[in-house]
Amino acid sequence: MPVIIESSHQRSLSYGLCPGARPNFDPLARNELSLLIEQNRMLYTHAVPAMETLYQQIINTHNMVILTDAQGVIVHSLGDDDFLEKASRVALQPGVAWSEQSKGTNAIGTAIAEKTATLVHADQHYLAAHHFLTCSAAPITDHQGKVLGVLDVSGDQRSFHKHTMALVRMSALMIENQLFAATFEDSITLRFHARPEFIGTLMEGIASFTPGGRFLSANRNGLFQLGLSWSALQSHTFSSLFGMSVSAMVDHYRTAAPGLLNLCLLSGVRVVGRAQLRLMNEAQALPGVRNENIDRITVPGVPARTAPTPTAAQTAIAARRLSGLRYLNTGDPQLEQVIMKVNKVLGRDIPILVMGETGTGKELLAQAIHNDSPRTTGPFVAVNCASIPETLIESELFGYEDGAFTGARKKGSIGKILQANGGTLFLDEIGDMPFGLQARLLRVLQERMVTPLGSDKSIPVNVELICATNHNLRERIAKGLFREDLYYRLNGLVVKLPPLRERTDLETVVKKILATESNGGHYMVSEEVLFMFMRHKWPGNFRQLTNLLRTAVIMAGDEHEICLRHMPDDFLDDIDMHPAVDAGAHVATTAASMVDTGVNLEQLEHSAILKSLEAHGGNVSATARALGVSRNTIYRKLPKLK
Ligand SMILES: Nc1ncnc2c1ncn2[C@@H]1O[C@H](COP(=O)(O)OP(=O)(O)OP(=O)(O)O)[C@@H](O)[C@H]1O
Repeated sequence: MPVIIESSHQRSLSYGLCPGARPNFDPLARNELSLLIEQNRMLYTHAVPAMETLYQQIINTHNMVILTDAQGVIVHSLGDDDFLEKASRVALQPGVAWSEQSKGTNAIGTAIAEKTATLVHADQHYLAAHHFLTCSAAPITDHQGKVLGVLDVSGDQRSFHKHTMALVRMSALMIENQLFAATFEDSITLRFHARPEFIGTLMEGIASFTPGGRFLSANRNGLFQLGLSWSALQSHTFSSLFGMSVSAMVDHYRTAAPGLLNLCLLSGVRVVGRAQLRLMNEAQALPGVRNENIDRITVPGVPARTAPTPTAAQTAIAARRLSGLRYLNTGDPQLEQVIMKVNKVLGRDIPILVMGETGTGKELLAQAIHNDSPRTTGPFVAVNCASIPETLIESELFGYEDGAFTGARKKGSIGKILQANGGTLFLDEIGDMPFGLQARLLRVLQERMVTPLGSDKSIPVNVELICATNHNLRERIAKGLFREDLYYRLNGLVVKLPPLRERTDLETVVKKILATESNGGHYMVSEEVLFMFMRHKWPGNFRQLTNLLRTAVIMAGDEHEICLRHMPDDFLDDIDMHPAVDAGAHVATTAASMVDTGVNLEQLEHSAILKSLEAHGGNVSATARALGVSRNTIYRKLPKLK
C-alpha cells in the first residue's frame, strides 16, 4: 500500500472510525448548502466550466466529477451516478462531507490532508462501504498555496482508467490559473516558460507584480520554474527575478512588432515571456510611462483585456447559474412555494406577475427566472415604469424612427421591447404604467408585433414577460387606473414575495449577504444584533438590510463580529428597545391577565418569549435557558412575534 494511504489509514483509526461502519451520508440542508456555495462563489464560478469540460472527456464511463470546499464538503457534482446503488447516490451529491474525519481514507479527504493529488482505489478506502469506488482527487489552491477545495473524479472501481488522475490534475491546474488571473487582474502579469510553444498553455509559469515591479505571487508552475518558495519570493522584484527592469519591458512593447521577451532567471536558465499590463489608477507609478490622466493603460501589442475565450463565456454561464432560482432558496417556506411554482412555468411562455413590497427582491427573482430559463443566453432587459417620465416611456419601450419627435436621436432607437427580443422583458412597477400606454402594451403582447413611434412598419417580437408591482392591481383597476384586460394578460402566474419581516430564514439571509459583502470574509452578527434584526420591520426589505450590513462590515473592520456599536444611529433609533424588567414576575403577571382576557396559548407563548427576551437584553441563549427551550425554538417563533 502506498505510504500516503498507510498514514491516512492511521489517521482514520485515530479519528475513532471503524472500517465496517456505515458512513453517514446526510447532506447539508438546502439553505446551508446555498450559503456554502455563496462562501465559495469564486471557486465555484471558475470551477464549474472546467468540470463540464472534464466531464465531456469521461462521459459514459460511469464516473462523476465532484467539487468540494476546503473541508471536503461537496458543493457541486455532475455526471453518471448510475454506477451507484440507489442508497449510495446521495453520497456524491452536494452537501455531503468527504473529509477524512467523517469518511476515513478517501481521495477527497486525503488530498486535503496531504495537500497533494491523491488516487484512492477500491480497498484502499478505509471504510469497507467505499471499496467499490475508485477516486482521483487534486487540491485546488489559491495564490498563497492555501487549499480552496478539491476536484475529484469518482466512479466504479471496475471502470478505473490510469489517465483519469492526469486529467483531474490538469483540470485543477486550469482552475487555479483562472483564479490566479482573476485575482491579479489589475497587476503586471508575466507568462513565461523556457520553451516558447508552452506560453499560453497549462505548462506556463505566471507571475504577478505591482506597477512598481514588486513581486506579488506566482502560480504553481511559476513557483516551480523560479525555484524559490513563495515566502522567499516576497523580497524579489521583476528585475531581480527576470534580469530586466519594468521600464525596459514597457519599452520592448513600444516597438513596432514586439515579440516574446527574452529573460534570464536567477538560476541562469533563459526563458521567454509575454507580459500583460492592466493597470488601474496606478498607471502613474509605472516607470517610463507618461502620465496622461489615464486610468487604464494598454501597452501596444499587449491586449489590455483578453478577448472573451470560450472559457470566459463558460465562466459567465456558470456565474449566471449561480444567480439562479435554487440559490435564492435559503429556507423560507413562503419563498420555497414561490420558487416551486415559478419552476413549473419556466420556458412555457406564461407571463409571470411578481408582487411584493419594495426591496423584497422582485428584480432579483426575475433575473433568476431568466437565468434558469431556456432563454438564458438571450438578453434580460429591465424597465422601471415608475422611474421614466410619462412623456418618454412610450419611446423608451416601443422605440422610434429617425426624427420621430423633437429631441429624438438621429438614427432612432429600437426600444426596450425589441432589445429584449429572444430573451426576457422585465417590467418593474407595472402598476405605474400610464393608462394610455397600457392599451399599446396589451396590443404588443397579443399581436407580438411592435410598431416604433413615427413608423408604419410592425416588427415581430418574441419576449418572455415578467412584470412586478408593489401596488394592489385590483384596487387600481377598481379606481380606473389599470386596465382589467391588461391585468388578465399579465397574470399567467402570480407570485408574492414575502417581506423580510415575515421570513423565517433571516439568519441564513444575513450570513449570505455578509459572505457577499465581505468577499468571503468571515463576518457574523452578534446574538443581540440578530435579535434586533428579527424584531425590526424592515420597510426597505433587502435593500435596507444589505446597505446596513455593508456599512457594518466596514465599521467592524478586523473585529469580524458585528455588534450593536457597529449599527448606524438611525437604525438604533428605529428599534424600540425597552429597559430590562424582572422577567419571571412580569411573564407570570402578563400570562395571568392574558388568560383572564381569553388570549390563546400561542399568543401567550409569544408574549412570554418576548418579555423574557426584553428582560435578558435580547440575549437569545439566556432567554432559551430561562424558558427551558432551545435557541432554535426561540428563533423559529420570533418572526411571528412582530
Ligand atoms: N435574496 C436576496 N439575497 C440578497 N440580496 C437580495 C435578495 N433579494 C434582493 N436582494 C438585494 O436587495 C436589493 C433590492 O432587490 P430588488 O431590486 O430585486 O428588489 P425589488 O423588489 O425589485 O425592489 P423595488 O420594488 O424597489 O424595485 C438589491 O440590491 C438586491 O441585490
